Amino acid sequence: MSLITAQNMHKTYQMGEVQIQALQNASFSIEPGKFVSFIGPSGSGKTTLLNLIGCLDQPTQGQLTVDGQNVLTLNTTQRARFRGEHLGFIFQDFNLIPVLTVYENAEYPLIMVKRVPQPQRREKVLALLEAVGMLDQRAKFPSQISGGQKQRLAVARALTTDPKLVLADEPTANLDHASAYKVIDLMQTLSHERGMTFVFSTHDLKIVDHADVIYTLEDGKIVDQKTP
Ligand SMILES: Nc1ncnc2c1ncn2[C@@H]1O[C@H](COP(=O)(O)OP(=O)(O)OP(=O)(O)O)[C@@H](O)[C@H]1O
Repeated sequence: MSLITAQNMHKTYQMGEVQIQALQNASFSIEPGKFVSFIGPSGSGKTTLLNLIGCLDQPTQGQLTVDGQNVLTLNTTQRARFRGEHLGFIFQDFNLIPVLTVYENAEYPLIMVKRVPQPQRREKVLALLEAVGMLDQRAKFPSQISGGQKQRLAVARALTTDPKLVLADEPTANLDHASAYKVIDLMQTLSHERGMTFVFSTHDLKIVDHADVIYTLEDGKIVDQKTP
């Protein structure tokens, strides 16, 4: 069964008198365990689409099922719970909490969302920090680590709750080449080892090279689908 199924999704933003058709008639399905990339020029609708899949926003029209759940029937509280239990997010500006250490940032979703007891939390967080090569940085604060390290921490944090689906909006946008490659490699390895599905928006051809499926967006429409 597909992990994500979207049918004829539209998203219109109302800006005063003006309507912006950010997404038009988007239909696609994404299989579990895949590394999927949405590419397209600035303003083509990539972030809009990721926000819909991530249940951060709702389409104006259409159908969307994520992990067997018709997410459009959920209210705001149910959507928040669904996100916490099923989804992981990696953003281009990392969204780390500056007053928490590396360890505490990675631990945070386990306290807030899953209420996992302390000994299990510790075991899980240490294993993930090790997997992303950040164990020796665990006592530092975000301001004391590099961009690539912040993004690796963001990857670890997104995975602590064992999400089936990880959504990443331009995850390498703020990274130099070497760090971007490391982060992509890491995400791909984790995806293959853990059977997680990764869905990206990106301009970055380095990520696109690694994708199992590539969708191209133009002016809010999916104009191409490739499986390299
Ligand atoms: N909250 C909003 N209110 C009004 N218009 C919006 C809003 N968010 C996005 N848009 C518009 O919707 C269209 C699609 O934007 P979106 O951010 O999804 O594109 P994108 O492909 O992610 O672009 P980029 O690569 O620059 O991040 C654009 O015309 C944008 O200006």
